[in-house]
Amino acid sequence: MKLSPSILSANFANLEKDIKVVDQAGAEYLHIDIMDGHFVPNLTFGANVVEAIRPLTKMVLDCHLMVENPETYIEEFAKAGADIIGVHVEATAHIFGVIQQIKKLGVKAEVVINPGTSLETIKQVLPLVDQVLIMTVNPGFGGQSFIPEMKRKIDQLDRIKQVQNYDFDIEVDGGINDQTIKECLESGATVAVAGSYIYNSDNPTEQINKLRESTK
Ligand SMILES: O=C(CO)[C@@H](O)[C@H](O)COP(=O)(O)O
Ligand SMILES: [Fe+2]
Repeated sequence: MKLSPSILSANFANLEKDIKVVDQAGAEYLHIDIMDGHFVPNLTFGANVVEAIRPLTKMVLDCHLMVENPETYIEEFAKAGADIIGVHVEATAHIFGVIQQIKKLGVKAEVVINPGTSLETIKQVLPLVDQVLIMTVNPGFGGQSFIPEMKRKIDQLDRIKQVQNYDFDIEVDGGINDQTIKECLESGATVAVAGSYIYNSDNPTEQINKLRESTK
């Protein structure tokens, strides 16, 4: 299981320090939440922050775009150094085209799906994507509780992946802790995002170690 600490819960006044601590603890990805105040009722930051983070680490920059009309922003995130760009199926009328656009720029393409959206909506892009992100909370904020019904959705996606022989990663995001990560792993998740569990602690390294222990 790869870990993707979410800097949404980091201390923005000490971002460099908070990035280095999870890097040294061995996290494979760094999860960066981009929110536009329209698709979700919260605002974060844009590609300039990704550009500033890029020289600080070799971790995979896992950019989760919670923005309307993501096609407008893909190029600037690619130029800023994003390794993975995730777009919500609910945020565009042209999900197939946006995934093609990301891949054309040489960046890994991810489709993201909200808790209330059916897997049927992403079926057409599954042969194309490098990663599928199943939201396990409603997007917009850190610190929410894992929605238990999402376990079945991960099971169903993993089944489709096995039957069709697809090779995308399955990422989960929202309410991940040392218990919920186990359930997600059992269902077939291969990457786990965790924000508040890691950063709302005096010892992020210990939290990462606990997540590792749970998924051994
Ligand atoms: O995309 C989001 C929230 O919309 C996340 O990536 C959060 O940052 C997860 O936070 P926790 O639930 O782990 O606190
Ligand atoms: Fe996220």
